[in-house]
Amino acid sequence: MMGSGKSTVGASLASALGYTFIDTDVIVEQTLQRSISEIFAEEGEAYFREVESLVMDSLQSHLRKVIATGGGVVLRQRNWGVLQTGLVVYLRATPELLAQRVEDGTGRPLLSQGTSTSVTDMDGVARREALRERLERLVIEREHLYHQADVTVELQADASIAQVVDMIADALVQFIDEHPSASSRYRAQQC
Ligand SMILES: Nc1ncnc2c1ncn2[C@@H]1O[C@H](COP(=O)(O)OP(=O)(O)O)[C@@H](O)[C@H]1O
Ligand SMILES: O=C(O)C1=C[C@@H](OP(=O)(O)O)[C@@H](O)[C@H](O)C1
Repeated sequence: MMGSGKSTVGASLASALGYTFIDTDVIVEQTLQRSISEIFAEEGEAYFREVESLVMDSLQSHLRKVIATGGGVVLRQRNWGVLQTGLVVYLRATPELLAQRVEDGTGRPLLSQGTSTSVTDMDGVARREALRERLERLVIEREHLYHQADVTVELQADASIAQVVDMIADALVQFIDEHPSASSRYRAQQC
């Protein structure tokens, strides 16, 4: 979900593993030479989702990589075909924590657009509450999809980036231990 730390924690995890880090939002932006906000405003969400899926498809041949996706990648079942060629981690956070992390919602069009009052025009407390409500709605809509992940890491507000990286590593080791058949996916990433 937006603001859970996929990009930040993902880059740190990749660095710890010596893997390549890939952020699908960055690839979409580079491919279209526009920001995510511009793509949503000028082409609409459906177009963004189509390009996001094409970017996901293009990742299948990469090895030894940590991929941070956009939070909405879970919406299309076809994207799961790519996600499940690796091990999928869901960083689960409360809407309160997510609202704190996305700051004023800038750069995340599903939070900053689409209602009569722009969140960027609200004062601090009203803005935080509006963002929390939007994030809560999205979490409720998507929670069943995020739970298709192999592991869920519960984020506490005071867990540092390094601690979250450690929690992900521990959760994946435990998952592989309990699901030996998944180790082929793990080994594929080692090649
Ligand atoms: N464990 C953490 N502790 C403190 N700040 C964090 C942590 N994880 C992420 N952040 C901060 O939260 C914000 C959102 O993180 P980001 O990686 O952009 O999330 P996402 O890619 O999931 O949308 C960034 O400002 C990032 O520095
Ligand atoms: O949850 C979503 O639908 C989206 C999340 C964003 O990525 P982050 O989760 O990295 O913010 C970005 O792909 C786009 O704004 C849509």
